Formats: sequence, C-alpha cells, structure tokens
Amino acid sequence: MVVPSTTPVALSPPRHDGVSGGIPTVDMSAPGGRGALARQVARACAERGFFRAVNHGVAPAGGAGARLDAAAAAFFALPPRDKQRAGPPSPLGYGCRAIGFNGDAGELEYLLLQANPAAVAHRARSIDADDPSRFSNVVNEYVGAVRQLACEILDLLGEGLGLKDTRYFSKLITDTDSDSLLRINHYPPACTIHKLDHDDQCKMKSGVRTKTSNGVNPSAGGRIGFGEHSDPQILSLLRANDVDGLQVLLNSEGKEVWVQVPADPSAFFVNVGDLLQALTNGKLISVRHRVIASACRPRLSTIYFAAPPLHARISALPEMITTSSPRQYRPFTWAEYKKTMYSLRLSHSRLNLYRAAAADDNSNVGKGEQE
Ligand SMILES: C=C1C[C@]23C[C@@]1(O)CC[C@H]2[C@@]12CC[C@H](O)[C@@](C)(C(=O)O1)[C@H]2[C@@H]3C(=O)O
Ligand SMILES: O=C(O)CCC(=O)C(=O)O
Ligand SMILES: [Fe+2]
Repeated sequence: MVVPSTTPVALSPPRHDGVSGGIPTVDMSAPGGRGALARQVARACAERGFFRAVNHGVAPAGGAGARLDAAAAAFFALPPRDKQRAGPPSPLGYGCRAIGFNGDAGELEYLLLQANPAAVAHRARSIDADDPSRFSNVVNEYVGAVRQLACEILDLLGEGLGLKDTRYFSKLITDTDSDSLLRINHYPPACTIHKLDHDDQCKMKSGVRTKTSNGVNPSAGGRIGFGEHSDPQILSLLRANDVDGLQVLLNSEGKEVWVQVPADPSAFFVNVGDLLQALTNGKLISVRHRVIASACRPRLSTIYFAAPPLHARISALPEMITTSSPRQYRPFTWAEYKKTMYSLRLSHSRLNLYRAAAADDNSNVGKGEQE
C-alpha cells in the first residue's frame, strides 16, 4: 500500500553493503573488479530499481555538467515571454506547470529535448536566439558524456544478469535512431515571495487548465513538484543541484514507503525504466518516484532518458524466462508503448496493461484509460 503522505520516512544509517536508508550507492571506480561491480549494479536494480552512482567520471566540477547547468539557469532566468518562444511543449520544448497532455501539473518549468544533435540544433534556435550553437554545443557535449555512462551501466547490467549478449541493452540506446530525451527541470523556491513570481510566469502562457493531479494532497506536507510516476524508457540518469526533493517509493518490510533521496550534486541517480522491467521479465523494477518541491531555494535537475528506436521490439530476453519465471509481458514496440503512455495520466502503472495474462484482453491498451 502506498503511504498517502508527502512525508518521507527517516533515513537509517549506511549498511555494510553500501545501502543507506534503502538507497544503494555504487562506486563506479571501486577497486573490487568488474564482476563485483556488475553484480552490485544488477542487485541494486533488482531490489530497488534505483541507485546513486558515485565516482562515475562524468561531468566533474567545471565540466559538461556545470556548463549545462549554467546554460539552463540562464534560460530559466529569461523573462517569461522569451521562454514561451520555446513552447508550448509538444511534448518537446519549454513547459510551465503542465506535464503531458492529460491534466497533470507540477510546481516546475522545464525544457524537454530530443537527445540528438539535429533536434537539439533545431530547438536551440528558440532557446538561445542570440547564439543557438552555444546552447546546442553545451547540450550535445553533456548528452555524449551521459550516454556513455548509461551504456557502461547497461553493459554492467548485461554482465550482472548473465546475458549471452552482454551489450544487448546498450546497443538499443546507441542506435542512430534512438529516441532518447534530455529533460531539464527547474523548481522555483517554495517561499511565498518567489512563488508569486512563478505564478506570474505561468499565467503568461497559453491558459492550459489542469485537473487535480496524482491523487496526492499537497497540503499534506509538501508541494508536488513532479507527481508520482515511473519513467517509461530503458534507463534514466538524473543529476541535480544541492536542493533536496526527489523521493523514491521503496518496499520496506512489505510496506511501500516514500524515501527522501538526499541531494548530491556530484552523483548520478540511476533508475530502471518500464522497458528495462519488460526486457528483464520483471527481474529489474521500474521504480516509482516523485519530487516534493518545498525548499526555499530553486532545484535544478537534468535527466537523460535512454530509449531505443521507435521500431524496437521490446520482448523479455530468453535468459529471463524460465519455468519458474514465465513470460510476464507480451512483446510490444516502443512506438506502441509511447502511444499508450501519452494517452494516460502521469501516475498510471502503464506496464500492467501489457501483462501477458492481460494480453488476450487488450481492450484497455492505448485507449486513454484513467486510473
Ligand atoms: C503525463 C505524461 C507526461 C509524460 C508522458 C505522460 O503521458 C506519461 C509519462 C510522462 C513522462 C514521465 C517521465 C519523463 O519525464 C517523460 C518525458 C516521459 O517520457 O514520460 C514524461 C512525459 C512528458 O512529460 O511528456
Ligand atoms: O526533476 C527531478 O528531480 C525528477 C523529475 C522526473 O522524475 C522526471 O522528469 O521524470
Ligand atoms: Fe521520472
């Protein structure tokens, strides 16, 4: 059962195996050898669907990450009218408060970009009109670095799971037609004076109306920055500044509890997406997470969503299917899954619509079923 509260559980002290407060930490440069690292990554993704990657070698201080953060901060500091030129989100582009097409909303503004150079160059024209290549160079540099880390983690997973083709997952996301995204979220401070600024900013836009979202009452203790959901893609890599807000839904002694993820600007937070859960026949779990944006300072986060090409067939790998672990999901394409996901609310457990047992009855798939 989901604890119906925005108050997360307290953290417990670190365990000997790198798990602190239920959140595993993986040292990507640990000396223990590749086999041990692969097992650690696979274990974290199987037990939690989530881990904190440290010493990853990407975006060290002053590097690609810092340059992207500076470009993003400069964009979000622009007057509302200038930002609106990069919106409304289609779903790509600049968005303010409204998330997706079905009435979800959060206390944030964002840029959502297709993570390939041609698409970034095109979008940059409306994001940095003075010098579009300045913005696209910074984004492309970051995407190149973070994609490399995503591939490394996916290869470790391939090894840790004992796949015949250990590079199966990483090949999906390096295909030239890969449908990966980069999202930059800016959560304004929750303090009243700034909140008014943000209200003004969002009023400028198209007058999008939103239904109450996510089934969570923000007055129960926090402002919903980004409502509860799982990420639909293969793997997500998140980096944020030093402002807390991210929470993950973890299982603790048979109960589901929201756990606060302490901010760590030097780390990447890695989470398993729906497609990886389907490809591993449910062995790895697509973790549900959300952002409670109650801090008095702005939170800036950047998420790389590693995805396959639209035509990729998502079917559990043979090694993941055994007599004791029969096929859980029917095969589908990423294009088919995307269509379903855009017809649903943010919090929907959309992968359940593809359960093998439910496959004979496809009446709910892609028809905008609401929870
Ligand atoms: C409400 C929605 C927004 C979303 C598409 C969806 O219909 C359901 C999934 C949402 C999500 C969550 C993770 C990522 O932030 C995102 C870009 C994605 O791929 O799926 C968003 C979508 C979005 O904001 O467009
Ligand atoms: O902004 C964050 O910290 C997380 C947002 C998120 O989960 C998402 O954009 O999918
Ligand atoms: Fe997410």
